[in-house]
Amino acid sequence: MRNSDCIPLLSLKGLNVAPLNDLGRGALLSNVSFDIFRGETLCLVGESGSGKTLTALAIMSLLPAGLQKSAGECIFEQKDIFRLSATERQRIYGRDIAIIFQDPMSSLNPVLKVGEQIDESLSRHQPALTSRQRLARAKQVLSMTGIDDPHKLQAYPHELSGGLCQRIMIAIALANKPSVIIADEPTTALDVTVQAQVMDTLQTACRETGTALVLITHDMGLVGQYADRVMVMYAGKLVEQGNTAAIFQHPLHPYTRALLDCVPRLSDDPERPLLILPGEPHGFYGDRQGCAFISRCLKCNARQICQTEAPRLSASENGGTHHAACHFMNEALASSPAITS
Ligand SMILES: Nc1ncnc2c1ncn2[C@@H]1O[C@H](COP(=O)(O)OP(=O)(O)OP(=O)(O)O)[C@@H](O)[C@H]1O
Repeated sequence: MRNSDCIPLLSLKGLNVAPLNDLGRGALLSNVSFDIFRGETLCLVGESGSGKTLTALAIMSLLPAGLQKSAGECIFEQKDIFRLSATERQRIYGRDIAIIFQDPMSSLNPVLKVGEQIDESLSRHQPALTSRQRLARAKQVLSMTGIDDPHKLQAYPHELSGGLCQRIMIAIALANKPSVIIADEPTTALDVTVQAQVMDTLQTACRETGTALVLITHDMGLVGQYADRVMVMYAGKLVEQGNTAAIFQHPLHPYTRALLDCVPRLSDDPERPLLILPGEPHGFYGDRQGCAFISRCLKCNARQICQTEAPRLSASENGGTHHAACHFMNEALASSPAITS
């Protein structure tokens, strides 16, 4: 759990990502910064195209060809990972910082047994372990992910269900006892009935080992259930951050508000239609004048300042750690009724 006195395990500072041949279109990610602490679950939430996956890929040095980090630091154990050599970075990825992707079927190697895939990760990062020790660790992480039958190590991915394959991905991520796991929409490809089991498994395993979990999702239901802290992304920027209760009870940014209003709640009037936020974010945002959310904002009525000045992420009058990037966030603070997650 987050202890404000402790040092972050990982600090992302001022990350900008832009196309190599910019052609004046601007950045895809602008000034994305966050800290993550031991044992906490930090949710990165936003609709499709808001920049969540690019943030994860940048941290893992996996940006697609044609995109580059144009600024930013990623501090892990007092070193900026982005400045390390490729060899030094490869020692950290998979051992200290692991990633779980959305679709296990395309992440697992179809021609290797799942046990061999766990073993491969262990032998790469912990060469001193004997094969017997690696097998013991593989069985241990399998059991941590709720698979009690060690014979499953002998299975090929196509012999397992989607839910089991995602548990294997979690086992591979946990194998080397990483400090940080980034999970990019880890349950989106799964049947709803197994989504909760897989999320519970992932969070429990992280809590037990003190691993920090960065959970990327567009699902505010998952955020409410699993996050300790929330970062809301829109148009390649962080527009709100705070602890989960603050975000759900007093959303300061109209985009966060809209995300929450799109979620059905049991207490809702069944006749009331769900909010649909019209429009969609644009692809390139960095050099946009004014607020990137202006064309979809239900609150600002295109006031002058929203058209001319991009709001900066700043602390609310509430104090504490709740920040938002909206010129009128303190009006929202005065008027927003509590929402129960
Ligand atoms: N290889 C690329 N070249 C150019 N633009 C890209 C590339 N990859 C992503 N983008 C753009 O960057 C923006 C952010 O994409 P990203 O995949 O990070 O969004 P996301 O929030 O993770 O969405 P989703 O939930 O759909 O994965 C989008 O506008 C996307 O079109």
